[in-house]
Amino acid sequence: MPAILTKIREQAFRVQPTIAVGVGVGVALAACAVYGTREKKHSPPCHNNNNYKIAKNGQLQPVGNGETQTCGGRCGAEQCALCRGDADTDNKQNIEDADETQSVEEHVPGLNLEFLRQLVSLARIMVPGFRSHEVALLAAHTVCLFSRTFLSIYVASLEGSIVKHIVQKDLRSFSSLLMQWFGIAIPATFINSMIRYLESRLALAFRTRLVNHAYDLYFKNQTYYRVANLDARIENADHRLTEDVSVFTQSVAHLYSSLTKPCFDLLLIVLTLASYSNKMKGNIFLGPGFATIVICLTGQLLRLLSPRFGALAGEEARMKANLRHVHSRLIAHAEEVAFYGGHKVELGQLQSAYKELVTQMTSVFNKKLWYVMLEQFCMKYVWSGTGMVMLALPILTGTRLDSSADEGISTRTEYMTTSRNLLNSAADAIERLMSSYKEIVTLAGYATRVSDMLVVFGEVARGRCVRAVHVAPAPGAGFTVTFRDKQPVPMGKVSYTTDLSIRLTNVPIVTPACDVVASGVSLELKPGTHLLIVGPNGCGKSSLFRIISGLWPVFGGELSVPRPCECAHCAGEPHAPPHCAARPVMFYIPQRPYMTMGSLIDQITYPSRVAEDDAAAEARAAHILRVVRLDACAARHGGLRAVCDWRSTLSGGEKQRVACARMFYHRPVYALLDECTSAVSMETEVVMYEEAIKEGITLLSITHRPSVWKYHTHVLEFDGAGGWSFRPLEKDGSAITPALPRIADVNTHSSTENEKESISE
Ligand SMILES: Nc1ncnc2c1ncn2[C@@H]1O[C@H](COP(=O)(O)OP(=O)(O)OP(=O)(O)O)[C@@H](O)[C@H]1O
Repeated sequence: MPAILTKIREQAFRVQPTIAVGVGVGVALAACAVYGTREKKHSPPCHNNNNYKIAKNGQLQPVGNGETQTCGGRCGAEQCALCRGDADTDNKQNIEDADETQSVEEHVPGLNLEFLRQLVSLARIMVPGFRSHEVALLAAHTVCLFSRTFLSIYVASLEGSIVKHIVQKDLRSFSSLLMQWFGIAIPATFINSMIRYLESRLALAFRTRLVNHAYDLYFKNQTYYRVANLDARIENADHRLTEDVSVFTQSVAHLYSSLTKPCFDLLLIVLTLASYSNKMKGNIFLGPGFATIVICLTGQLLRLLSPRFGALAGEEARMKANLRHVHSRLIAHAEEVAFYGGHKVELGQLQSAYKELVTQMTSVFNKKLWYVMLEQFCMKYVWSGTGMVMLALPILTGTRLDSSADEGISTRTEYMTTSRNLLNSAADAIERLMSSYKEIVTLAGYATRVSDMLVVFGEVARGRCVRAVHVAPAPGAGFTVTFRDKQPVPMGKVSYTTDLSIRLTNVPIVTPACDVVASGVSLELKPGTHLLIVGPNGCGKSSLFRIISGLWPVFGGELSVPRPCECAHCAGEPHAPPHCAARPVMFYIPQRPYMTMGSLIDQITYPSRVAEDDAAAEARAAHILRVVRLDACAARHGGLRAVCDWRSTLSGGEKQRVACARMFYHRPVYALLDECTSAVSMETEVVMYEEAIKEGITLLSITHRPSVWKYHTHVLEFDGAGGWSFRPLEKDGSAITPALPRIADVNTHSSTENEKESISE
């Protein structure tokens, strides 16, 4: 019996290395088996119409956010089954389209070729070249990971030697080795800490690269505006730019270490143990074969039963973004909600967004509960059992015997301890590699969100927007939008004038949904042509400004605008008097003016900033504040350099005056006034119009107040049914044709109002 035990001990010692070799080979094979076959069914990404599908009834339905946009049977489009009255009949083309979009819908983020493509393109942004800062961080990180592996092997062999000298009762060697063991702890702990530090630095460096790249695209050609208003593919771009990019970069940096370290560990441990095995003349085929089979089988099982973590992560990120969006809406419109007493509706929306997120997270936790259990069972118990079987196999089949008893026992104990430690490390590395699969598919969800965002930003910056549109012309629209791949193609021409004039020749006013609100608008404006724009609500007055300013595309005809200044200062930024002698050509002032962060002078000089010690700019701003009668208000709030939340501090009328002050500060050639004085008292409004004309600013005004009509020389009148007329106004502001009410009649009414106002003031 003792002889058998000795034999078992000897063979056990001999077999340890072969287990490691087997496990190493097995992992490689299992990884191929698991990762190579995952998510083969995959549709190529489609960036065309991928957020909308044409339902069988011919209506466009957005995919994903649960909202349904329909024309309500009013668009009159020929392709629209609802408007044709055959909503229930099967339209072959529409069914095909629906199927096509569904295949796009089936695309699930996961470990597949699409993910690799996305990862490569994102990696090119995150690591722009070999000489970059990120490569240096990666190299340092790799060195640390590599050193950690060497240290692990060294510590394992040191522990083996310590045990050997304990068995030999050699106190001196034991003490010396113990000192070495403590000595090695210092670099080991430093390297561990360094690994975490470099991982965080790497994540931050990657994030900075991605964020800078995304910001470049986001601010190119007004993409921030177009993505929110003209394109429907990205909802909550803010969340993608902040949260998703951050999570993605952290995952990439973490995955680098959680893949690299186990690979180094396995490689070095397998090589070390193989050298032991060679020394011990062990059988290196039996164990590897068995381990390979077991690991392949468990890997396949895990693959088959793994939930789609990538899709789940993407969905969860979308819901988080939605919840944040509802919160920011409430903050932005808190006053309106409070006045309406709309807290119940808002609370309901918040609760439903939160509930949706909780349901999704609970479902992920539930799926993880069973998967982690299975994973642990396979990795901890099945593999340990495999190890035990492999221990037994060579012992039962081996023949090698040692000659010296004492030396043999202590040496074998040393080998046993070393091998056991190394085996533990190898098993840990394998477990981490297998668990990384989960991390990779989760990463795929975030990679898709970040990559899609950059693709959409790029396309939108190049002028390609995708959203639900009315594909066929409405009857009597007078202009037909050209479509390609079911998306509208702007066929209009944009050119530059040299004499500061603005010319529209047959330019239709087409909304982003492809509704033609007015067709063939033709007019010519020169400095000094003050244009009044009137018409019913929704007839396209503001849209005309959007087209002239280049926010909306020109679908037909020709738009000629003054060439923007290309001087060095103005190349990247708007004109501002402190930088450039030239005046800005166009300056838009909306009804609800935008208040930027900063001091009162920052509000007036926006979009320029003046230096802290710019006394001339301060004097100019103070003068303008007196013109718009805001000097008392400024004094009340602490003067020009006072910083506060101006959006909530100033009243509606005061904000409009600040916006007018902005116009006076910049002195543009043309001021696009979109009901920008609707909340300003009539008396002050008149003063501001007079001052603007005195300053040589040409006014293009949308206003419903007849009191300021007299400051205009021409009128553009929309009839709300697609028609328009452009004609001169008489000196007193009355229209030449009777289409507009006679100014004299209106004046009678408004002058009474004026009197009332001045008395009350
Ligand atoms: N981002 C958008 N997407 C789709 N349709 C839009 C968008 N912006 C405006 N529209 C539509 O374009 C049409 C014209 O809008 P516009 O803002 O030019 O009206 P308006 O004449 O200025 O009206 P109001 O006097 O009420 O300000 C409206 O029917 C509006 O619904």
